[in-house]
Amino acid sequence: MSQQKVGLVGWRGMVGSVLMQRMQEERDFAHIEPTFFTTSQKGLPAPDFAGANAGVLEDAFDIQALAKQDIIITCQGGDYTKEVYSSLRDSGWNGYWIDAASALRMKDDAVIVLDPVNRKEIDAGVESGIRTFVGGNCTVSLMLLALGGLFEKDLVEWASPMTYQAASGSGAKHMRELISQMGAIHTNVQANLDNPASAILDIDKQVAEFIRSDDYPSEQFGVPLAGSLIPYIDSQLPSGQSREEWKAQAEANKIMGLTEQPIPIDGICVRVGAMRCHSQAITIKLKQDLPVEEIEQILAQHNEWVKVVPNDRDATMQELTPAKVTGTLSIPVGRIRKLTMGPEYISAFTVGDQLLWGAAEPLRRMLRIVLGKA
Ligand SMILES: NC(=O)C1=CN([C@@H]2O[C@H](COP(=O)(O)OP(=O)(O)OC[C@H]3O[C@@H](n4cnc5c(N)ncnc54)[C@H](OP(=O)(O)O)[C@@H]3O)[C@@H](O)[C@H]2O)C=CC1
Ligand SMILES: N[C@@H](CC(=O)OP(=O)(O)O)C(=O)O
Repeated sequence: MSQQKVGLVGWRGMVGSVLMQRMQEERDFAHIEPTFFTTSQKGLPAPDFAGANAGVLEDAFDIQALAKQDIIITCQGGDYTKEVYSSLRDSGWNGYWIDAASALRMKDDAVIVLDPVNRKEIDAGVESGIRTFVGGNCTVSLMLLALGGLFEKDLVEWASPMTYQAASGSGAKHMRELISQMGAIHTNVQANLDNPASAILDIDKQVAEFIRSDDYPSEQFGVPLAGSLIPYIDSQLPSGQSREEWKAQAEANKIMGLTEQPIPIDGICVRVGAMRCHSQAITIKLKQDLPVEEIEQILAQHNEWVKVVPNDRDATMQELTPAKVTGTLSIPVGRIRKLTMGPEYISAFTVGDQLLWGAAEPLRRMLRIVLGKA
């Protein structure tokens, strides 16, 4: 049988590069005939990820070239999806569209993919003729992988995630700016810092004045991140929520197939100076009073990536941080304890790489499902 033709769009961006890395590690290219598309470099040589000459880059806006593909995976972003998707479908193309962007997520004829949580919904979608599969918001996917056991057993009355989101969620330029901000602070205060006799309050004052000054690099974020934080992510909605906060309940319930009686999931999303791991402190009201050991067991058994970290100071400091998790598929969840509000109220803290499980990994796994290889 001939291999399926797969068009790759957005492969050299940040999310796309992580996807290409994972596809090489998992030998996904052995099962497909790839064509690489570009919005800006048409005709340049295509990369040799597949281990063979893949020809030249094709125009990502050429509907006829796209329509030759059985499957298209795009990490190019929502603007690209909005520009191309409808024209491609209107042309009669009925292939699989697998997308990292949020543009199509809430459409009735699209499934949000996170197969360790909703493989049944994905399979039912494929079976019923759905051809559009979209990766979820990073924070939502990471929360569901961490707490999947409790949701699966219908134990959650409501959840309130307070997030600590990495710079990578804003894009590559923002990651670079975070490092520039850190370096600029150090450079500005170095002479005082190197002098053991200098007073810490003088150093602090100098830093505060610098991060508020025009010399501090903040072109991308618009305000300081290093030495500060930003308690607003994405656009403003009339509900008072940020769009990132709105996604928690809307997307999580769609992923779990709970559209009739959604579980309330709402909190505040905050950008912090981490590189590419999102963390979340989650308050959960359970439907019943369960012992912590049983809760830990339920969480640990849900999927092969979640890892329960005991609520112990050393274990938490070693295992439950962006520094530990970055670049891995591991989803540690810890700080699980009863809160003083009552026996059904528990806390949890979780960390996950927002470019891996938060973006690229669900897409390559969806490709495998479509190929019948998962
Ligand atoms: N960042 C994130 O955390 C997440 C992002 N997403 C979605 O993925 C989309 C893409 O995000 P992201 O990967 O961060 O975007 P990038 O800005 O890193 O890449 C997007 C595109 O920019 C073009 N580009 C121009 N100059 C360069 C360069 N020097 N290096 C690499 N690419 C370049 C490439 O297109 P071309 O080759 O055609 O020129 C590339 O595909 C987002 O818009 C969002 O919809 C989804 C989940 C998480
Ligand atoms: N908004 C996320 C990243 C992202 O791209 O989300 P979405 O895929 O839902 O647009 C963040 O800033 O951390």
